[in-house]
Amino acid sequence: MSQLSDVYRSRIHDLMSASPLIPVITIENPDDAFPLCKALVAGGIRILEITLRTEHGLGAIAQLRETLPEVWVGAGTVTNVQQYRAVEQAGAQFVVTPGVTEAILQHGLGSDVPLVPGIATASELMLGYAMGYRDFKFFPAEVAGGIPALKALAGPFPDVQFCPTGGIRRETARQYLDLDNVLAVGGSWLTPREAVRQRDWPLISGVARDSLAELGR
Ligand SMILES: O=C(O)C(=O)C[C@H](O)[C@H](O)COP(=O)(O)O
Repeated sequence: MSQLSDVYRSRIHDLMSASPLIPVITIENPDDAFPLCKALVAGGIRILEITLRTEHGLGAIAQLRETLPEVWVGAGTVTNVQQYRAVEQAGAQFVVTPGVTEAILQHGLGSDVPLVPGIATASELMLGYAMGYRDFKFFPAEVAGGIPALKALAGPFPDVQFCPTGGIRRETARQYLDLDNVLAVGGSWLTPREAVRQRDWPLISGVARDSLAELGR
């Protein structure tokens, strides 16, 4: 079985260390992509995860790479190799998946675009670990056991770091980030749906700024 190189592994680690908060962004209206993400960046966010949950995700990734070159732009909700290839083409700088398949993990080994695989169990983690992955998304964080689960995983896997996502709120982000094996947390609370609908970009910047300030960042 091929293995993830040390260089590749350190790139994933750098990326997950770039910002303690990773907004999980779903673009309902393509005109929103730039102003919404610019508002997040104005609030201090340095990494953007654009999901493929809508048909606008791919186009938004390409657009944001051009217009916001100062931040990391990646793809979320990648569930198969075909989508992985499509986001590579669109210019994504990282890929996040909600779960793992052997095919996706294998593709990540050979791709220039680093993969943060999603796991919810020790068995899924071990599949990625055997290939050299050491940084994972923990999804769906709250219902998969939350903070106690992450503490338990630190026992058998002391060299693994996580980005928990799914059910994390502004009020609970800090408790997750206080764990030694958590580098960053992801969530959609940074892009409140109603504020996006109303195109209230100052409010979005404010939520990002306040959320980071509460973490002392
Ligand atoms: O779409 C994906 O790729 C996912 O894996 C799911 C998202 O990361 C979570 O749905 C975000 O969680 P919330 O902050 O609870 O909304």
